[in-house]
Amino acid sequence: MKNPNDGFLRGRLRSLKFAFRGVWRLITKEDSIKAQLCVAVFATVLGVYFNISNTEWMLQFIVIGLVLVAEAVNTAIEEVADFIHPDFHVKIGLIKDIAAGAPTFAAIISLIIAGFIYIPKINLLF
Ligand SMILES: Nc1ncnc2c1ncn2[C@@H]1O[C@H](COP(=O)(O)OP(=O)(O)OP(=O)(O)O)[C@@H](O)[C@H]1O
Repeated sequence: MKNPNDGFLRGRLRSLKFAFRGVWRLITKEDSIKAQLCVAVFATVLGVYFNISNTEWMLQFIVIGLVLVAEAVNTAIEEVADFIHPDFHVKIGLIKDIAAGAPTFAAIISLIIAGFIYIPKINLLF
């Protein structure tokens, strides 16, 4: 919540503190984020192993970020949905299904990018 006594800089720093609290919460408590971070570490190891180019690194980090952002937004929507309506409701189910579509889109795009980067390199091994 905004403190009216905060100046611009103090307000921004406070917001940053809350944002990092959110990041810490996602990393330590959310299994979906933990799983995506494991995939990100695996992709980074693959990138080092195959010595991918700077452009490929950038694309890889963009899709890793895309997936993490989509997972974080999905988690926030799930939290809001559970807060406003903890019981079963068809509409809550629909909202959660749609929200889950965001990281799924991101994951499909990241698989396509991974295919473009790694399939030619893996083919060279055989
Ligand atoms: N309150 C509810 N009412 C109706 N359907 C629900 C409700 N809660 C969950 N669902 C259904 O169950 C699915 C999974 O919901 P849940 O909240 O467990 O998300 P999840 O994706 O399994 O969670 P996580 O991201 O933590 O793995 C939803 O997409 C929705 O179809």
